[in-house]
Amino acid sequence: MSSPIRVVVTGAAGQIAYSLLYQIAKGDVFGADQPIILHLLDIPPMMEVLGGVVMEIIDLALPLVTEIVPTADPAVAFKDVDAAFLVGAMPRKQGMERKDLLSANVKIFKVQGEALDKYAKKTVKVLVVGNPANTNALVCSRYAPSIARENFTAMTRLDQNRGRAQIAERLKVNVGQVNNVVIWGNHSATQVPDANSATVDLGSGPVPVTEALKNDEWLKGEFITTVQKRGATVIAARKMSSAVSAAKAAGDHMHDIWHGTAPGQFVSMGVISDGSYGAPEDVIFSFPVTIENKEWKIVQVRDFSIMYPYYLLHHKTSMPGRSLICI
Ligand SMILES: NC(=O)c1ccc[n+]([C@@H]2O[C@H](COP(=O)([O-])OP(=O)(O)OC[C@H]3O[C@@H](n4cnc5c(N)ncnc54)[C@H](O)[C@@H]3O)[C@@H](O)[C@H]2O)c1
Repeated sequence: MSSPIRVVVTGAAGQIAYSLLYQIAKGDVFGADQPIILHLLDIPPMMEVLGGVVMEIIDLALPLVTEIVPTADPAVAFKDVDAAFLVGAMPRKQGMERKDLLSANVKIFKVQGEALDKYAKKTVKVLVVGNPANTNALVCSRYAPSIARENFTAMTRLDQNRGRAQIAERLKVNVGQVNNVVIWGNHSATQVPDANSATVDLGSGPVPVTEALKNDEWLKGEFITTVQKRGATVIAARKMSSAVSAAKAAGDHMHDIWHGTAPGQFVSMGVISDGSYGAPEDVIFSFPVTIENKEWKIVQVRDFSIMYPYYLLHHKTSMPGRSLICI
């Protein structure tokens, strides 16, 4: 067995963490042989609830968990961590304006960025789940200048998983047969789900989904809006936001950072933009990436001009990059 790594989950008393912690603890994310010291951060009023979560992790009786560190202190939470799941964030409350939501979250992610900068390993991989995820990741990275910007990523994997599942259902195949769905831009209603590069393996290797499905109208219409609105549809039914699927996506995202992407496959995540595909530079923007040795690389799937009809259709603007960075 290797020596334990330290993994912090913020918002540890919340509903996404409740599912995510089990996946991490049983080895789904970092590997079945990788012992973990779990750092759990939440705010002081949630410490009693967090105590209950700790009891449950103990009761899981999972040998990979060698120690649990529950805390409300970022200095303790981020000390020497190898990986960070930043799930906790200020939710948008009724009547709250966008700027109020932003300023509340800037405060949280400033504190956490500074704590990462001061206490975490310089190699730490940071996944931001808490919304607005792209903006929060950027803020966090700005306040952690001693850690490479490339180590901060934002989650659009839930949207990618939703897209794969929609296509698999439509084609009546297993979701494992569908790959390379791209989410451009942001995790919000302004995202652009894109099946142009998606493949399906019908038994003799991957073929384009566009050819297998032969239904461009659906791929350019209902497919996109279904994925864009899926979060709101789940809330309307469940009266709570997506949790187990968000946790699974966070696990998938960090798993791929840790272990790399499979040959011929790419995944979507918010990463610091180098201006590829006409996206604005230096913002966190969701691109298709491949990952090797814990480093991501933006995939150049095709000429950006192919995306124009989508941007024009869904954002009603000829300035695609600008419209995609709004939260
Ligand atoms: N990127 C995505 O695809 C995606 C998908 C679903 C949800 N989300 C977002 O994930 C976040 C968490 O969702 P949830 O359903 O678990 O929410 P939740 O309200 O159940 O839990 C959030 C937890 O964060 C804690 N918290 C708040 N401020 C904190 C701080 N400064 N430090 C540490 N902990 C803090 C809260 O006390 C709470 O326990 C939300 O922002 C949600 O919008 C993102």
